[in-house]
This record gives sequence, structure tokens and C-alpha cells, in this order.
Amino acid sequence: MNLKDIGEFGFIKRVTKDSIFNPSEIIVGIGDDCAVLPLDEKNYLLASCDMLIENVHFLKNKSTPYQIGYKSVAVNFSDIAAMGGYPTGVMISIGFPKENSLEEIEQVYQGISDICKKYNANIVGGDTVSTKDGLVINVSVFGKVKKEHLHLRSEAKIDDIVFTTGNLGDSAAGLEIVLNNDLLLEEQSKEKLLLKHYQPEPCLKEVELLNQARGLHALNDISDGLASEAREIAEASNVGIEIYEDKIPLSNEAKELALITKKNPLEWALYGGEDFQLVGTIHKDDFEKLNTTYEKVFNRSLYNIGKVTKEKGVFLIKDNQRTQLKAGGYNHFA
Ligand SMILES: Nc1ncnc2c1ncn2[C@@H]1O[C@H](COP(=O)(O)OP(=O)(O)O)[C@@H](O)[C@H]1O
Ligand SMILES: Cc1ncc(C[n+]2csc(CCOP(=O)(O)OP(=O)(O)O)c2C)c(N)n1
Ligand SMILES: [Mg+2]
Ligand SMILES: [Mg+2]
Ligand SMILES: [Mg+2]
Repeated sequence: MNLKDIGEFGFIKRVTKDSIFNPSEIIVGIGDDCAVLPLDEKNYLLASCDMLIENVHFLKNKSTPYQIGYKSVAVNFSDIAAMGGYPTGVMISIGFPKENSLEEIEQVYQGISDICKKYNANIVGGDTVSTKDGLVINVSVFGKVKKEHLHLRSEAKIDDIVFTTGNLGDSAAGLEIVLNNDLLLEEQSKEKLLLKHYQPEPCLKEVELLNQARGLHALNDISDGLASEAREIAEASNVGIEIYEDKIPLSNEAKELALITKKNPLEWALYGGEDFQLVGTIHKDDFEKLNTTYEKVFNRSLYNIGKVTKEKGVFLIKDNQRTQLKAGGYNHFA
């Protein structure tokens, strides 16, 4: 057996088989966006970490040091949002070669501190090491969630509406531009897609509003692509999910770029990843009310993209035809 056969998720399963040695100190362990730990009568503590590695998550001569710092925290705040919570603190572990300019690392830190300030989270510690080659940032994040606001991947219910908080595929479209700069796309559209890729915004404000809704069930953030996250919800909840292909929200800029590059923007939305929008499920009678409030507050809508079914599996519906949605998404060891 080698890594390529089992992939990233098979690897995690294998090495984390034995992980609970003190059940009284854990509410939810490995398998959701954050670990959930006991805190006090009204709240749980949330904890998670995500790492950004040069040449895997970013190219240093493309995104600015500020954006790398900002994104390293944004992806972690996104996991806190996906639990229904809000961040309270971060620890920043950073490694870079000794030849690195100090100014550049200070710019990375400016991005880190700006996003922490924006979302009221403290920087409470970290670690600093040298590397032989390349920049590495690992962020550990802590957050809080009111017990009644906790939303797990395993909470989808049959007949729920599946919704997403925004356009999907923009980040992958942005990556296409990063890797192939001389595309004949209008400058403004290019900038917009690049920003979505380099400096994503976690859905923390959106979650504050989602938490007020009745009937909100499962939540997940889209780091590996809609197909992968929908499958995680379906499997964890022991249900199926149908996604209506025509309802997957794509931006005009992504559609334009797809025409130019002869790529399929749906592939970006389903398998590209790094959009950091949320995908959730809500009782079918509660969606419209939530969406009306959402439109008032954010001046944009939620997207009803599918439904939860009794029959297991993940399906794509187009022109009343139902096909199995190919499993896939970003996999570090594929
Ligand atoms: N090396 C590891 N050891 C223990 N747990 C891990 C490891 N890698 C990932 N996990 C856990 O596996 C789950 C899936 O990880 P991942 O796909 O990175 O989550 P996310 O997309 O929410 O960042 C999470 O609960 C994460 O904490
Ligand atoms: C240079 C470069 N190549 C490829 C990508 C695309 N990419 C890298 S990691 C990733 C998935 C998300 O990162 P991951 O570490 O899997 O985050 P997690 O799922 O743990 O939140 C994607 C889409 C990129 N951002 N930059
Ligand atoms: Mg992760
Ligand atoms: Mg993550
Ligand atoms: Mg991933």
C-alpha cells in the first residue's frame, strides 16, 4: 500500500484510528471542520489548523506577502465559520530561509494582523523556524460557538434544501490566471478573480446571520470543491444529496474566462476548491425567510442548489436526468 493509492483522506483515516484517549474532554473529534471541546455551560470551544506551503498553496512571486498572510488566517477562520462559530485567537507557526528579507515577512504579518483585527481575534502565540527552502505558515485557530449554534456535517436531514453562500469556481478560475498570465481577459475581471484566489474572505459575517435562522442543519466550508464537500455532508449524515447543475452559481467573470480557455466552469466549481464559501442544508420551509433577510443585509442572495434525499449517493441533476456525481476534489496525495 502506498500514499498514492489511499490518497489524502485514506491517509488521515489510517493514522487517526486511535485518537480518543479521554472521551470526557471531547465533544467532536477528527472529521469535521473543527474539533469541538467542552468550554462552559453555554459555549463550546472550537479548534482547528491549516497550513500553507510555498509552491503547493501559493507561488511567492505571484501573490503578495500580505495576501499570503491574510489567506493563511482566512482559511482557518473559514473552518470556524463552518461550525457556526466565531474566532477568538490564533497561533502562527512560520518557517522561512535565513536569507529571506525581513520586510517581506513583516508584510506577511501585516496580512495576518489585519484579518485578525477585522474579525476580533487575538494573536496569542506561535513558533518560528528556519527552512532550507520556501515559506511555510501553519495557523492554529481557536473559536467559540454557542451550543445551539453548533452545526456539524452530520446534521443534514432528508428533504432539506442544500444552499451555498456565493459563487463557486472563482478561486480556481483565479488560479488558471496565476498559472497562465497572458489570458485575453479584461483587466478588471482578471483582478476580481485573482483577488478571490489570493485573498478569500471567510464567511464569518454570513454565519452570524445564518445562526439566526430556523431549521439550519449541516454546514461545511468549500476548501476542496463543492463535489467533495457535498459528499462529506452526505456521508456524515447518512443521506444522499442531489445538486441541480443549472443552479450552481458561477460568476460572469469565471464564465468569460472559461470561454477563453475552453475550460468548463462547472469543473472549477465542483472540483477546483479554495472558494471558502459555505455549503449548508436547511429545512425546506425555512430557506425563503432566511434568504429574504440575507438579501436585505448583504445585498446578494443565497443559492438553493439542491436537496437532501433518503437514497444515498451524490447526484447531479440536469434536464431531469440524474447522474452520479464523480467523486473528486483537491487531494494532496492523488
Ligand atoms: N495529520 C493529521 N492528524 C490528525 N488529524 C488530521 C490530520 N490531518 C487532518 N486531520 C483531520 O482530518 C479532518 C479532515 O482534514 P481536512 O480535510 O484538512 O479538513 P478541512 O478541509 O476542514 O481543513 C479534520 O478533522 C482534520 O482536523
Ligand atoms: C500554486 C498553486 N497550485 C495549486 C493550488 C490549488 N490548491 C492548493 S491546496 C488546495 C486545496 C485546499 O487546501 P487544503 O490544504 O486541502 O485545505 P483544507 O482542505 O485542509 O482546508 C488547492 C485547490 C494553489 N492554491 N496554488
Ligand atoms: Mg485542513
Ligand atoms: Mg480547512
Ligand atoms: Mg483539503
